[in-house]
Amino acid sequence: MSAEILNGKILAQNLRMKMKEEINALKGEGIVPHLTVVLIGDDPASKSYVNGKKKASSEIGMESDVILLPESTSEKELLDLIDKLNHDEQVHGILVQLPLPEHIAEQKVIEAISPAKDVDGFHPVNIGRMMTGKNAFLSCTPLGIITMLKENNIEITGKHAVVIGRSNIVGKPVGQLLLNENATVTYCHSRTRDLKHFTKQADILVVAVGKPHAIGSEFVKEGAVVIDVGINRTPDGKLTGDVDFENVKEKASFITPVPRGVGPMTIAMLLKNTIQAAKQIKGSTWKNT
Ligand SMILES: NC(=O)C1=CN([C@@H]2O[C@H](COP(=O)(O)OP(=O)(O)OC[C@H]3O[C@@H](n4cnc5c(N)ncnc54)[C@H](OP(=O)(O)O)[C@@H]3O)[C@@H](O)[C@H]2O)C=CC1
Ligand SMILES: Nc1nc(=O)c2c([nH]1)NC[C@@H]1CN(c3ccc(C(=O)N[C@@H](CCC(=O)O)C(=O)O)cc3)C=[N+]21
Repeated sequence: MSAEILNGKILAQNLRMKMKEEINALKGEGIVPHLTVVLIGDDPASKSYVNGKKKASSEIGMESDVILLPESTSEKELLDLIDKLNHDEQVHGILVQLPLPEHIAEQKVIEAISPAKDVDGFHPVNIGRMMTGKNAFLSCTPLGIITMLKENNIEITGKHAVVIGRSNIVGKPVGQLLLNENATVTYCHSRTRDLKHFTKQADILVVAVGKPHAIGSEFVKEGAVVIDVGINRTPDGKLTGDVDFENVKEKASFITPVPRGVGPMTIAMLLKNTIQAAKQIKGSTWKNT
């Protein structure tokens, strides 16, 4: 039996329609959610993601701007810009596109962004709040994955979720959100011995490795839900995931494609977080609930 394909592009589109209405209501109160994206250097892939973010925000009536800076920008210049954006009342959400050039310390930059404007959910304050189950900006890719599971009525409670990858951006927070949803979570990574032993037990398998077609059907249990986070560009310029989609779809119960899977959900969650930031700024507090 072939798996049901979880189309993130269509779901993201539906969610954006709802957000558009929410933004209209906020406009009635004189608030226009505003996202500022900072992009350093001219990596074509980063440029394409940033354009996607800009297009999606303008479609729903959100203000967005992209600040493009040259590769030679110093760490101090970037930190000064973030300080300015932190104090700019018109700006509700700040996203600094990663990766950054090597001469800039990524963690320092992440920690410079006000937690109240950190719509990526990368600031340690938001990560700590996520871990303790409090109100926080949740990182967009993990939140997009949970939203996809819930919207498709896929049960998480009590399921064994196996996450391959432990990056701060994807692997770790996705495992934490699955745990918050009452899954039993196992993390695997490049030092895991006998990867297959773990992945074969997964009811929900999240793959965030960054290697094209690393996970074939021999890693997957019959009937598993397979979420492919990987975005890899093939030599002919196409996008492909970390999962061998054609073979795995014959074994899984649900599977996300690449493209049109997790990627568009990431952007939808960024918009959602920016609307949340705009609403919270209305009360002008970082809510401690
Ligand atoms: N769809 C979306 O919206 C997004 C997609 N991505 C994509 O997701 C993928 C992962 O991104 P990211 O987490 O940032 O990548 P990283 O390179 O930071 O992390 C990769 C992880 O995979 C582990 N790993 C690497 N090789 C193996 C292996 N052979 N077996 C088991 N584990 C392995 C690494 O282990 P170790 O820690 O031991 O090195 C590491 O934890 C990329 O393709 C990226 O482009 C990223 C962000 C958003
Ligand atoms: N500060 C920061 N925050 C991020 O969230 C962030 C980042 N830096 N750096 C890079 C990664 C990657 N990422 C993607 C988002 C959307 C798609 C996406 O929409 N993909 C489409 C295809 C887009 C295309 O065709 O190029 C899809 O999968 O269908 C992909 C990748 C966010 N990231």
